[in-house]
Amino acid sequence: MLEVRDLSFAYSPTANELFDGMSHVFTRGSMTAVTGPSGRGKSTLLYVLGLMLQPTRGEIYLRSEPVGLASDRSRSLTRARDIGFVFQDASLDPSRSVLSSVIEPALYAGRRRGQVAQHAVLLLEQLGVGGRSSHRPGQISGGQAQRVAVARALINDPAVILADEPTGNLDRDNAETVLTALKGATLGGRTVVVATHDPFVLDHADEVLEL
Ligand SMILES: Nc1ncnc2c1ncn2[C@@H]1O[C@H](COP(=O)(O)OP(=O)(O)OP(=O)(O)O)[C@@H](O)[C@H]1O
Repeated sequence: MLEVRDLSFAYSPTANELFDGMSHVFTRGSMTAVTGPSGRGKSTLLYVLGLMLQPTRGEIYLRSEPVGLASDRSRSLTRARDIGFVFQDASLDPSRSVLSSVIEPALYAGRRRGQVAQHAVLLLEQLGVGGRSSHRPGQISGGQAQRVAVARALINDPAVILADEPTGNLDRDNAETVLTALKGATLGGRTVVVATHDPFVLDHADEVLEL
């Protein structure tokens, strides 16, 4: 489903090379936790898998198609259609309602609000934050915001979800809810990749990739 072959990345010609020619298959329908010491490149790997950074060497394959070295436009399209992101601090726009935040990535993917609003409401309900649709991010808890971020990542029904320390700022109960939501996202064959130091997430991952 999602695969890297001979992958290396450096931020500049003089910077250290990360990943050292790594090859790995991120299995369909499973959650892989990427872990390892600080600075080893966990976040960077998510940016590379998310087609925001291009490999210095090697390639990324999505459904067996090479995607990592494609043009900016092609990578943007792949990203909008096939990849959902969840960041550590939810990164919700403070000026938008929760519902509007969830709908926004669908608009980038070329769909209209009316086509996706019902799906967005359903996702928020499934994640236990249906009652928060009209709230702003400042009016909900960190755990609720992170569940909204998961709903936002799922709105385009992406093949891949990439999450960077999604439980980093959460207490155990909220971490559990977010983890359950991410594991639920693997049902139906999605590939979920989580960069994390959290032993709780590592314990519950289907696979662990140590950098
Ligand atoms: N935008 C950037 N420009 C240049 N170097 C960067 C940039 N972002 C990260 N780096 C460097 O790349 C290396 C990998 O960083 P990255 O944040 O991916 O590591 P990490 O394993 O996620 O670390 P942490 O566990 O501390 O979050 C580090 O040496 C970091 O300093």
